[in-house]
Amino acid sequence: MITMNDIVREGHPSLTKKAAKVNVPLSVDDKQLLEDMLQFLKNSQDEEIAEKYNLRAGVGLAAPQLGVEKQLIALHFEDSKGKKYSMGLANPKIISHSVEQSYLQNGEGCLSVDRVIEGYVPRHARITITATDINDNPVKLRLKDYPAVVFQHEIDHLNGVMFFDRINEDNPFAIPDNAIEIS
Ligand SMILES: O=CN(O)CCNC(=O)c1cccc(Cl)c1Cl
Ligand code: NI
Repeated sequence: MITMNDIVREGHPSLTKKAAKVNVPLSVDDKQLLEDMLQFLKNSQDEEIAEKYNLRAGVGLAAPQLGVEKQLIALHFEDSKGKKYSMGLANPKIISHSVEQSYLQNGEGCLSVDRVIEGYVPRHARITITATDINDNPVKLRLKDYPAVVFQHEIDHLNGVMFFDRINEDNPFAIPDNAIEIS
């Protein structure tokens, strides 16, 4: 099982490199890694398991956070309306996005960052992504609000971008023009 020991931290080169696209159909190993990443997220959100294995909670995970420079991400969370997102994806790509931006009122955190970094992380408010799922099916998702934020946080990891790279250095709580606050 994946535990915190498997997650690389700030300073590890995998976190600031562009990850490689993976072959489709997915190899047995890539499928297994997506399964293991998804299971980690579920475990991290289970009070007993998280306490037993000292897991920090996460709603998403990207393979570079495990030192694996491949375009693989896993997501496990519900949106504000109770819609569940629980999936492993290969080669996710943002094919279009809104001009409008959004940000989480409470900011963001990262399992590869062992410190609290305050500030708003401006992101595209709405995105359309394509990817391949764990069963080799093509996926096209139109996302907004919290789901759009989480997917962008993960896709950033595949491009070597950390959430704090997007925080305004002069004023971390500067609000981009016509940005939507997500609480
Ligand atoms: O890359 C994934 N992680 O680092 C897992 C830990 N962070 C979170 O679960 C998290 C927390 C707040 C906002 C966002 Cl957008 C995310 Cl993603
Ligand atoms: Ni992260």
